[in-house]
Amino acid sequence: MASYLPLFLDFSCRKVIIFGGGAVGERKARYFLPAEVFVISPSFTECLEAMGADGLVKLERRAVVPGDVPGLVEGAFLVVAATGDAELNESIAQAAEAAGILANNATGESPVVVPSLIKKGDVMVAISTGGRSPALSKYLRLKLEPALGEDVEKMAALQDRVRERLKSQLPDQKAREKILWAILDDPAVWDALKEDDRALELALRHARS
Ligand SMILES: C[C@@]1(CC(=O)O)c2cc3[nH]c(cc4nc(cc5[nH]c(cc(n2)[C@H]1CCC(=O)O)[C@@](C)(CC(=O)O)[C@@H]5CCC(=O)O)C(CC(=O)O)=C4CCC(=O)O)c(CCC(=O)O)c3CC(=O)O
Ligand SMILES: NC(=O)C1=CN([C@@H]2O[C@H](COP(=O)(O)OP(=O)(O)OC[C@H]3O[C@@H](n4cnc5c(N)ncnc54)[C@H](O)[C@@H]3O)[C@@H](O)[C@H]2O)C=CC1
Repeated sequence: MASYLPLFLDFSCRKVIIFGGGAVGERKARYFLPAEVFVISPSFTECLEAMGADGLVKLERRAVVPGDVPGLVEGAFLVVAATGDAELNESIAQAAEAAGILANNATGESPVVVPSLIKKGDVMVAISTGGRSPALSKYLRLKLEPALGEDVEKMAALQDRVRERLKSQLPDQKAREKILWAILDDPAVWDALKEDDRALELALRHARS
């Protein structure tokens, strides 16, 4: 029985290899775009072809057999098995794991699960059902997405600015924490977020009081 836990990993400069260029391979390719993404498949969706032409992903046109996999996954941080063949996906995931590489299997029990993602700038909410109902993950994303507006992104930027200032001015971590929470709890700061300077001015009043 798997015991999944979420983590946020830096994918810039990582290599992600996706097997299968169908609708699922395309969705996973978009998800991992900050990485260097390779898609290996005998055919690709129109969108993947366009992403390949734009240089966003690298496409390799070939039908893979299990024996090819160890040679193809060398240097990858993560492998995604998203072909239409569940047995092939299982052997791709197993070969990747045997090589110490993280593996996502789109058609079976998967060591790595891709969540539904709500992303507002640097603020992210990842949703998973531990593989039990991907449709519920998507449903919850669609329900929760409108509740997270642009203001969370602006609040993250404001907190970042104030935190950096406080770190150089106030050595007591507990005192800094109290101020950052006072800012979060102040509706006037949230209201002022559309005007960056005014929100910062109101936030800094908490640092002075
Ligand atoms: C285990 C996991 C492994 C992984 O792929 O990482 C997995 C596995 C499988 N999904 C299948 C089907 C569907 N997947 C979706 C949608 C998403 N699937 C995603 C993730 C995951 N899917 C991981 C678990 C996530 C979790 O823990 O909740 C999302 C969240 C992320 C993404 O893929 O980007 C993305 C929503 C993105 C968004 O927010 O939009 C829909 C809904 C729809 O399309 O409307 C359906 C149709 C409904 C259905 O069939 O359930 C099948 C085929 C089952 C079959 O053949 O019957 C398998 C294989 C199996 O279960 O054996
Ligand atoms: N995990 C998830 O989020 C979801 C998974 N699925 C499952 O994922 C699988 C793929 O779904 P789709 O992309 O919609 O299917 P699809 O049939 O559109 O795409 C499959 C892709 O795999 C490629 N392929 C076939 N043989 C290959 C080989 N030997 N080597 C490399 N690539 C090969 C095909 O050329 C095609 O591009 C299906 O089995 C489906 O049930 C479906 C929905 C969501």
